[in-house]
Amino acid sequence: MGRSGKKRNFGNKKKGHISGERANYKKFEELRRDNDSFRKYYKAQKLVSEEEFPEFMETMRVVLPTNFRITGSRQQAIDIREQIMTEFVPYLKEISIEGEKIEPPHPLEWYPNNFGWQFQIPRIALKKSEQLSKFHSFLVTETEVGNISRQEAVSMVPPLFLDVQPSHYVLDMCAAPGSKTAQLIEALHAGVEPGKNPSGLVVANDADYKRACMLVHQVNRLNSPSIVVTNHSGERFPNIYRGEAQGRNREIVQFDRILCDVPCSGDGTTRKNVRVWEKWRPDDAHSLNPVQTKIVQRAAYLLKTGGRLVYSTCSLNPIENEAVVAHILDHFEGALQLVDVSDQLPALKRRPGLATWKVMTRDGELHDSPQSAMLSTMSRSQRRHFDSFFPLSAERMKELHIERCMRIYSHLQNTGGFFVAVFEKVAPISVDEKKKAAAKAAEEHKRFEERLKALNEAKEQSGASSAAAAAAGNGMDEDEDEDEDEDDNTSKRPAEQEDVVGADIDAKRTKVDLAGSDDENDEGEGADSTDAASEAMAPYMPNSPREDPALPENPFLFLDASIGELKKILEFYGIKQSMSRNGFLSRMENNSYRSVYYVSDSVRELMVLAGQRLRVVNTGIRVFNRNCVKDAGCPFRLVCEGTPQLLPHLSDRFVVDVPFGDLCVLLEQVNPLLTSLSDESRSRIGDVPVSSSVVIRYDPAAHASDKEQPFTRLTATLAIPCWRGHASLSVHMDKNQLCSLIHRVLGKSIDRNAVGGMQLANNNKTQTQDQDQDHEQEQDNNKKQQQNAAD
Ligand SMILES: C[S@@+](CC[C@H](N)C(=O)[O-])C[C@H]1O[C@@H](n2cnc3c(N)ncnc32)[C@H](O)[C@@H]1O
Repeated sequence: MGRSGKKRNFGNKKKGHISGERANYKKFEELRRDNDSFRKYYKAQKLVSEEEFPEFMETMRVVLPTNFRITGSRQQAIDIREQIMTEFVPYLKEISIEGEKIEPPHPLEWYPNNFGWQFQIPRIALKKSEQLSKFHSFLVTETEVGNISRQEAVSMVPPLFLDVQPSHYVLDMCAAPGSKTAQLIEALHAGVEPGKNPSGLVVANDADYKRACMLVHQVNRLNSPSIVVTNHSGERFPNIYRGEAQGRNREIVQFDRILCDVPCSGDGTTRKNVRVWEKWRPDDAHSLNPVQTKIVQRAAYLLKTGGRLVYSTCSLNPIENEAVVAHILDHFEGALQLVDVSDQLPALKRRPGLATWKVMTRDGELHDSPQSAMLSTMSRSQRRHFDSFFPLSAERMKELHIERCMRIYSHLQNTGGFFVAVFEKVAPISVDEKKKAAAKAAEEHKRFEERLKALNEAKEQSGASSAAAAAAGNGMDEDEDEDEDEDDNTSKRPAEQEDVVGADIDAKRTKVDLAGSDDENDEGEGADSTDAASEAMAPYMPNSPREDPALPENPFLFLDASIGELKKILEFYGIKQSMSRNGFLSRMENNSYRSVYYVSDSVRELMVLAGQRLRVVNTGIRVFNRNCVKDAGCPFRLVCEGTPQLLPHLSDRFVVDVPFGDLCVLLEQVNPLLTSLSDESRSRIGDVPVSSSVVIRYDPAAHASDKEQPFTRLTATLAIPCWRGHASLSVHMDKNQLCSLIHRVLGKSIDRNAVGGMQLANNNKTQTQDQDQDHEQEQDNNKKQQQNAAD
């Protein structure tokens, strides 16, 4: 409250879209939002025309608007979008700050389905404004719950160009804190039927363990069983083998899509990170370029032929961008190509990649070529990579279509600065890949030769005019023969091409290929996974799971669903056979476990194949938690985040459909007595064993004519995990989830900080255990608190 008297600066609407920030402009100018070297360097690069340059620079000093993205399952996302449109936009339209009406949030015109949003009020102002506190609170709660991701607009771009499909194996090389990973997971699950999991997966990796843990928090909100969080240097991401790791038939697991959102100088983020101005040095990029290049090189080896790789940075520096892209393309000599994506996201304003640029040394000298910079002040190690800082020849840059890279500048659409390049791998590059492609080509060639020989023999026997008869002699009719030939040609052409390109690369490549070297990546990355690989889908318990002293948590172990506690849990909750038994796993502590997690079949297979090679930080979703209730029929209860995964497979006995009135009772009251529910619901819940979990489900479509339901915007089915006590029910959700639900169902905004009582009542273990004992008195107290909060 002490701060509320401070003057707010975001009401000035002097110039359209950046009105709020412009009012802050003076304040930030005082913080010296400028840097002479930066200005000199970027002016010399001719990123924009002379006339445009002042606007380019000025916008980079202005604080960013607030951006966010609606996430989660499709139907839920639609509900949230409608809530913003029908509730918050009209409400914010009426708000004036310092006598001026504010501009309400609007969808980003280039983001699909109106799921990306921009609000001109900067984030910090939004946080401090009392008038906007309702909307701020909504954003905070929904972000916690996972329905909204607060993400810079340009940061939403790279995953869109990856075009992830549910069957894809996706690798996010530098993933933390994970806003783009969240987009990749959403794309993986898009269109997948409820109760099914995508056949693909996402591996989210980061070299920094602490940041990888931030990633866990981010991805956990999305409740996906198809995610593995790992902790490796991108340039040393380990090979995972199908088949014998050391044998001839081994095959490296490759990915259909790889995102390399690499560490960078971040000089496109000056609107968010003011410190970039004072810290920026011309040679920052010089030490980043080599590691950026190595990460993409490694990614290229891990990418399937035909797969797509997106390279991105939040830097404007061509040394971190076009230089990396051009030298990578040159290095792989045709095996990687830039994709022309000019027809995708047409409303996104962007500029083409640069074909020429200059390199600035620490002392501020600008150089056009390595020769002119030979005597510069660069360090020895930087000079080692010197050539790769400069553009290739003009002809080569043209051949490589460097203009297909995308540069996004702040002033184009009121965003931060960003760089994106989309690659496709059109030919194999590693020794293993080439061997495989060559073997395939040889086999097809052999088949072709045999067929040709048979055809010629037939021709010789029956004369030149009876090719049709020859075909018939081969047991095919004419049409079949044509089809077969066509198939042969189409399948052969790429294989031949692969072989030629592969051989070509082999002959021509002279550079040392560190990133793809099997030796380097095999070294120290764990033992063989031969046995594990051969029993990929069998119940599996590795004898010596990776115990990594650097990782504070115990390793994950797969659980055998046909024995022990897991068997009892599955029997108790009547988990149907439609749920694969292969995906249950846990982190053991003294031969016991507190939680059971679940992963998709594809994740299981990958983890089993990887054996000890992968440094797994986290994976899957928690589905069951041990409870300590003495008289419980099952020692484990359902967990909120795992409920959507379990729901389609749960015995009908544990799923109770309720009408809107009962849903309201559940949300309005704390631990409502069963007697306060309708007769039908009470009778259904009566069938559920006492002291166990039960899912209360409300399907708006089934109650469309229900007059009690006041909010038409609710369309997604709600499944609320509850605890069934002797005489009452209690919701098993955390505070934020409950607030979000109450807001959507009852239309009541709740101050998150005022629901302590509610949280205690609904999410406290001790209370769950003893909830029936002091039920009435407790209910009275908590009810008062909840009502106060809700009102
Ligand atoms: C630009 S950030 C990634 C942002 C992330 N993609 C997102 O959207 O939230 C770069 C990340 O790369 C990680 N990193 C740095 N060096 C790395 C390396 N050699 N391999 C993999 N990750 C690395 C950093 O820890 C950092 O989290």
